[in-house]
Amino acid sequence: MPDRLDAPDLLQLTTHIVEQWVVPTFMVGIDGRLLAWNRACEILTGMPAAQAMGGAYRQAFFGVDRPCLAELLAQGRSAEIARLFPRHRELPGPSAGVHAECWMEMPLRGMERYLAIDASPLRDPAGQLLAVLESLHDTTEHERANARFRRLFESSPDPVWIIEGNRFVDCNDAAVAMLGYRSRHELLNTHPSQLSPSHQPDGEGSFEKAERMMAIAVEQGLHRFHWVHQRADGTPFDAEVTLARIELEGQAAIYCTWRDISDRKRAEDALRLYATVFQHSGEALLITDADNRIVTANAALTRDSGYTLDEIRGRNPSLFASGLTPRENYAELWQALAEQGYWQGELWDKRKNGSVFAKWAVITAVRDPQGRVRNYIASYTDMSQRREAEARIDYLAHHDPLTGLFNRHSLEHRLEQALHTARRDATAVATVFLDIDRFKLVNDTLGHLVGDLLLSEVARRLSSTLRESDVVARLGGDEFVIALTGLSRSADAVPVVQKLHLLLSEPYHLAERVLGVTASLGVSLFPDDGQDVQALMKQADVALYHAKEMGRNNYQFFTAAMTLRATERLELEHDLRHALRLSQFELHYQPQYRLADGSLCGMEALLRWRHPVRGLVPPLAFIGVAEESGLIESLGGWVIEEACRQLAAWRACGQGPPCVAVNVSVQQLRSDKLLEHVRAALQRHGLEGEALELEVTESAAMSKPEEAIERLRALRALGLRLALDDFGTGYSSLTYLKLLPIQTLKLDRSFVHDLETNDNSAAICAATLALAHTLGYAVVGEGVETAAQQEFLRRHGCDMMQGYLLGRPMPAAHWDALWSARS
Ligand SMILES: Nc1nc2c(ncn2[C@@H]2O[C@H](COP(=O)(O)O[C@H]3[C@@H](O)[C@H](n4cnc5c(=O)[nH]c(N)nc54)O[C@@H]3COP(=O)(O)O)[C@@H](O)[C@H]2O)c(=O)[nH]1
Repeated sequence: MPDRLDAPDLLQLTTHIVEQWVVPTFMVGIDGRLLAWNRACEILTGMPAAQAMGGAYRQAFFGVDRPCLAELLAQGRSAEIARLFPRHRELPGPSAGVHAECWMEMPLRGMERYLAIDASPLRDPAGQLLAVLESLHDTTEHERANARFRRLFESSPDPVWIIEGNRFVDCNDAAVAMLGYRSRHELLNTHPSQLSPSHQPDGEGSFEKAERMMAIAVEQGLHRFHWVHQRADGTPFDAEVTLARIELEGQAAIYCTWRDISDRKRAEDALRLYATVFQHSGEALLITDADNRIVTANAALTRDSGYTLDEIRGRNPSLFASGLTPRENYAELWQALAEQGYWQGELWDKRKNGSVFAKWAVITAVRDPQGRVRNYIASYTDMSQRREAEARIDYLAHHDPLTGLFNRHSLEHRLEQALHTARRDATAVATVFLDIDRFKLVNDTLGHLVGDLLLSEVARRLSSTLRESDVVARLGGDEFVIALTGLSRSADAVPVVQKLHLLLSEPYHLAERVLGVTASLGVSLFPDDGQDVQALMKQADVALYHAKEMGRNNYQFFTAAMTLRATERLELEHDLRHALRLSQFELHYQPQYRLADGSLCGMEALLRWRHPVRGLVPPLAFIGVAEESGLIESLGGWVIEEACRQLAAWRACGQGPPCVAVNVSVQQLRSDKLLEHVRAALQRHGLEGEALELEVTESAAMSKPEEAIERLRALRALGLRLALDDFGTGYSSLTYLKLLPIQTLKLDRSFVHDLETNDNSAAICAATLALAHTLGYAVVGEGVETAAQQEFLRRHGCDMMQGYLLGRPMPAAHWDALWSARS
């Protein structure tokens, strides 16, 4: 064999090789003539070599005279290669061959074949093109399999993806639609985590988790798991993902499918919720099957019945039956379930421990779409609890919750009935209004707990003393009302009222202390004082008011005169409203002296009303009304202003006491305006704080003591002197007493008045003086009328005194005249 073949030899040798070659191959010269057609070509196309060599070879493939790939390549007809063989590519390497794939008709064989065609140029040693060899590979089956796969891939209703190198390299239209993108090109070459929220519900990052899931799929061949994806608009959805390891054209890949399980998840969540509601429902719930065998029951049912679920599952609910439910009820129940699918009614059941109880049952039949009963659902409410609750509500609607006595509604109803009976039987009824004296003070000083205990004890005493037929009610606070019924005559009420009054004055042993409390009572009588409930209640209230006006701790029967007094009170309030504007008030001054040297240490300013008709009215006749009507604030303001003005006037003449004391009522003390009134008055009249003393009663200071302490401290900060008035009449708590910023205690005149005749009063005076001095307070003895009283106080170290013995309250002019005469 020569080293280098020339062109003819090369062609000849190649022709020979082609003819021997087992792969269908033919060779075309540069002029388009067929140079070789081997046996394998004959078999593939059905065209004998002789026919092909005769020039018909082109029709072996398409039945029409269409150039083959080798011919086009041999003649350099590239444009036609691209048109006739859309799926073609140039082969790598120096040969500049072409690979193409296409369906060919094979008319002589009567069948289509998919061929992979390789066209390779044959060149002489100088590189001159001699011919082109075309070899044919029948890949029909492979191509058909590919096409089937593609069809399946494309037509899958679930999203399908191909993953290579952990990135999506292909997907179907369902995937594009599910994610809400416009085309698959937007999705290709993305990592699965890019189509997901940053983290999965278990907290793992989507990227890390996706990598881990794909690694498992590659290792195990198949992996299925839940995944949260994200649509193009950012909304997440739950998917079940399946990854299957595959090989694609020799490459490792992952076949990935998704199924949107949002609906399933929602259904599962809803089922979980229903199960929780079922389990935790406060109502007992039971589900049976079509044969009425228990399928399940909730916790309330097992708790109420005493059975465990295992003990009742599969059994008939008749195991709960007590035998007390009438048979007809069950018959009615099953008939209603069959006809209406629903029944409700009362059943008498038995718990596991044998106790019988009534329950309200609501039973519903659940049917399948064909109308067959699948289950019965029963819910039960324990009627005994409901009855108890109803009874409790009814009780609360008619009774006072603290004392258990009747409330206003029940009182009116029962009093109405009592009047009806009294009219019929010609008997009498007494309506008694009852208030505990100074109850507010008890509440404020000893606390609400003691207050409540006191009210309960009063209720107990009343209920245990009165007859069953009498009515005892509490209207609120310390207001009690009693209806004494079935009295033969009105006078029969008197001993009962007396008894009640005495009974309520007995000492109270409450919270480890003994309390001395009294009560005031007002009584109206049927038929004498009124004919109906409203009139009788109003008259009893008027009588009670009168009892309080009489100094409390007494009882009063209603009289027509009381109505007159009530009218007078209204007139008084009316006049009082105009008195300030008409300058009808004036101050009288009573001197206070030091016991040690008899020097004048102060004067108390006491209010008087110069009424055009009634003359000089003392303060106790109108202060109460002024307080009740709210006029006290402006009236008290005037007193402070006038007292300051008078002291400044006295000082201007080089006369008068070092300071003036004025009384301040509890309403003034609670008002925000007091501090400003005082500051302005002092400033206006050029007085220092020490020039004014404010007297606050013990009861005013001890009602809301914390608040009083705060306000008194603010007043004290102005330099004012502060005195605790009427000391000994209230319920001062030593704890609070120590905290009050006062300088002086005024020993109440009731003790001073009695100290010569009553050992107790003398002892109280002595003890008060000792206590006050221990706490660092000065003491003013009030109401000193006799030399003996003065002497007693002096002996016990009392600091100051005030009383008729040394001077009555007199107008300023009186003192002016006196001092002028002396000087
Ligand atoms: N909020 C205000 N209350 C005031 C004001 N002015 C008076 N009052 C209150 O009225 C109470 C009665 O006052 P009054 O009728 O003026 O009686 C005072 C004295 O006249 C009386 N007194 C003084 N010495 C004696 C005596 O020897 N015997 C006796 N039987 N009575 C005497 O005491 C009253 C003064 O007491 P006190 O105030 O406790 O020092 C009076 O108690 C005030 O509460 C007012 O402007 N505002």
